[in-house]
Amino acid sequence: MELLDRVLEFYKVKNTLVVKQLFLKYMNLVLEKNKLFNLTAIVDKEEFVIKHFADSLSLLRFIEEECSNKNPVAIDIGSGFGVPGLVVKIAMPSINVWLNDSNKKKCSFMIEAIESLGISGVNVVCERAEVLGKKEDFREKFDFVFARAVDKLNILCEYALPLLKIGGVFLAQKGYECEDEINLASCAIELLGGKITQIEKFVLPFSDEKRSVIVIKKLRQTPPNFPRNTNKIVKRPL
Ligand SMILES: C[S@@+](CC[C@H](N)C(=O)[O-])C[C@H]1O[C@@H](n2cnc3c(N)ncnc32)[C@H](O)[C@@H]1O
Repeated sequence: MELLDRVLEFYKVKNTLVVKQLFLKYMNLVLEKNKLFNLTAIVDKEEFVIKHFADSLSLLRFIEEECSNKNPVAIDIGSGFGVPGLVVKIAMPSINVWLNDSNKKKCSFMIEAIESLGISGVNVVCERAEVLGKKEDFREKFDFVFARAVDKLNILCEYALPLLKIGGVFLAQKGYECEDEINLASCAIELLGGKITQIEKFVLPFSDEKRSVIVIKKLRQTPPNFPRNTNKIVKRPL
């Protein structure tokens, strides 16, 4: 598939022959499972390459820029069928990734896909992210948190920031117009120990799809009373 070759070249992905085969296999697994239960509205393969693969790969340069660790550990909150976490993992084997979703069927699919692709250094955890944020094994353990299409930024920050180590980075993938969300989230970010260090707006390659990545660095420990329980987070966002 020529478009996929161009996307891999655009993002300077190494070992393209292997990565391309894994991406194609993964896309076919998603589209096959999608006939049984809804994983994605995008069923056209070229659209899939742009909106799922290229969109996920747009995180690579932020990971490279922000990473001080040779084998960083990341968690993808609300990963769904594995986007962006599994796509990043395939393209960047040195990263260890936890794929997190609260939906059991989606988690089962991700486990199936990982087994079928035969990749290691990737785990699935089926739980709400705010529950993980209170568990010792997950709290302040990650170099990166990713999230795409999960919730508004003020709510997302309460899920994401407790999971980050100090110095870790939250990469929130958003649409192009994200200023209102950012303004609404500024108190939450400060309270949870974070700081916005970059707001990058760009167009996905070979398309006119506009996106933003909001880079939030964790500077201080998150106070122990966060994350609150789900009801409070959703009904009374910070
Ligand atoms: C719209 S889907 C996005 C999936 C994927 N990130 C993507 O971009 O295609 C949102 C996903 O987030 C999950 N989710 C929502 N809130 C969550 C939470 N607090 N913890 C874990 N998963 C959550 C849902 O189960 C759903 O699978």
